[in-house]
Amino acid sequence: MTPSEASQLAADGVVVVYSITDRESFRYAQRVLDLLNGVRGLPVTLMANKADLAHLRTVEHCEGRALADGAGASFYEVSVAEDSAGLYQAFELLVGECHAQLCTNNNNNNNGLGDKAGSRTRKFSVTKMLGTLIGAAKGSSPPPSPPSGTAAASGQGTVIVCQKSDLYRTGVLKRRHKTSASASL
Ligand SMILES: Nc1nc2c(ncn2[C@@H]2O[C@H](COP(=O)(O)OP(=O)(O)OP(=O)(O)O)[C@@H](O)[C@H]2O)c(=O)[nH]1
Repeated sequence: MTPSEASQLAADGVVVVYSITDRESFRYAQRVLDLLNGVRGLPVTLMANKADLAHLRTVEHCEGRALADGAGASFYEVSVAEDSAGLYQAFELLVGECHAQLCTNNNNNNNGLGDKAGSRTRKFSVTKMLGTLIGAAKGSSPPPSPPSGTAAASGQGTVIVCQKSDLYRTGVLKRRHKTSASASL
């Protein structure tokens, strides 16, 4: 993996695998984790494979653990050949981390850009008298009650929760040429 590949990585999570019998694969894993360190919020799991070949071991368990800790990654020593439980545990944990990260990203988007893109609910305060006038302009009947949960009335006036576009459509707000908006209340 090159630095530019790491920066353009479109992944929800990454599993880096080395063999405990192959020190070169461990060095490669070190380089990859270094590169992934720059990718913020990416769940990473370091997996040391071939745990069943302990007699051929060239990379100690503590070395793998230290590497993972330093990189903020989860660490598992597993044996694909022996179908070890750690293998399933590692993937389950990683999927959970990916899911949590996606939720965090979605929340951040909704609190930022999402607000600009979506239709925003705005509150416009209208005095009782003006509310009556708006009703009179449409006919002689009083203004219709807004749908339940969208308005709160009090003796001081009426607060109507509505979309700004509805106010333009009904003529309560008027657009001026080359200016943002003006209220006709
Ligand atoms: N004993 C043992 N052998 C394994 C294990 N995982 C993979 N192998 C063996 O290692 C060899 C390479 O496995 P591959 O699945 O081809 O993995 P690779 O990443 O292409 O590995 P390399 O060819 O060594 O670079 C195969 O003979 C596998 O059977 C394991 O956990 N234990």
